[in-house]
Amino acid sequence: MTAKTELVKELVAKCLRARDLAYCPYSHFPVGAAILTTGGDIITGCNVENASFGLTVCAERTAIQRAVAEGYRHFTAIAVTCDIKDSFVGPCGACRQVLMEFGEKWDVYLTKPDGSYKKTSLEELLPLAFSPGHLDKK
Ligand SMILES: O=c1ccn([C@H]2C[C@H](O)[C@@H](CO)O2)c(=O)[nH]1
Ligand SMILES: [Zn+2]
Repeated sequence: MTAKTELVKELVAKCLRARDLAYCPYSHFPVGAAILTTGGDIITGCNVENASFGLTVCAERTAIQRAVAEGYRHFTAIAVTCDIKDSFVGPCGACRQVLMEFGEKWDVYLTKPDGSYKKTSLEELLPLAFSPGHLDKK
């Protein structure tokens, strides 16, 4: 179910704040994410880079790992943001797949630094996806 506007605004505000906590000394490209659980809780994440560059974890995956570790498995929406002002930027392919693990019905709010956002969905961002259900179908 689509979240109410007030809750979306809170989600967006929290992803912007999460971006400010990004650890990105190599790329200088901060990213923030905030996940809304079906129960109305919000879990945030930022990108966490590493001197061994390939070990970097994106903001979206930081958020989902935190959420699962806190006991949440059912989600309705994620807001993501970076510092790009002139276009709405989506999660990378790896993050799309990781979100898909927890359902295809996510609303995804692509958020600009000024807090304006565009609503899309995981289905739209990852069409013809491989998902956990396929493992039962062989
Ligand atoms: O979906 C994405 C794509 C990139 N990044 C981060 C990883 C890296 O720290 C920086 C530049 O790629 O942005 C994310 O957090 N999420
Ligand atoms: Zn990513």
